[in-house]
Amino acid sequence: MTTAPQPKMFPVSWDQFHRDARALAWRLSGQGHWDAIVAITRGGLVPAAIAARELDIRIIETVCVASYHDYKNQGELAVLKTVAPHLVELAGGDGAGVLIIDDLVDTGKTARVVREMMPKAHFATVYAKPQGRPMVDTFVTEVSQDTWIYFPWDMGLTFQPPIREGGA
Ligand SMILES: O=P(O)(O)OC[C@H]1O[C@H](OP(=O)(O)OP(=O)(O)O)[C@H](O)[C@@H]1O
Ligand code: HPA
Ligand SMILES: [Mg+2]
Repeated sequence: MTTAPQPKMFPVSWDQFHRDARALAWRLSGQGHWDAIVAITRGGLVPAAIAARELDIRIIETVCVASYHDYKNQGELAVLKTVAPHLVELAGGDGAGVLIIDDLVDTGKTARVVREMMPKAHFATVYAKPQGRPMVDTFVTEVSQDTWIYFPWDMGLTFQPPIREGGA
């Protein structure tokens, strides 16, 4: 499946991502206590590390999902690794006491699949688009559906041509 055209760009620096992920941890800190984090790879690994540090959570598990196989185009969603049985037992089989973290929710497809694995878990993302927003319990910043978020790990510094030479 090819997503709708996304003319708006939302580039996020490492600094801003750190601030936003910390803001997510602040919001979460007022909402309860969690025994473990499940990070949705790969994008959820970075905010999960920041939240784990802020909330003093030391049990970190992954669920490995791929859905955007090439840049901006969503393909078949593939669950490459589920949650370890040990963690499922720890969470009473339904995700109670577990915090699921991802970088963003877009269509909500990834979130839906992971939520089904742990229905009682708390689902948190740093960014949310309107279509996926109902799938998330806590997030920090909402962007419009036609915005593409550029994460710092996907970008690098490049030369900008001077404005008079046609640069923007
Ligand atoms: O709400 P959705 O439409 O399902 O999209 C959101 C998901 O898409 C991205 O992951 P992606 O599959 O690109 O893998 P990655 O985290 O390894 O980059 C992002 O990190 C979310 O996990
Ligand atoms: O806006 C986005 N940015 C980066 N990865 C994504 N995966 C789904 N939507 C996005
Ligand atoms: Mg992802």
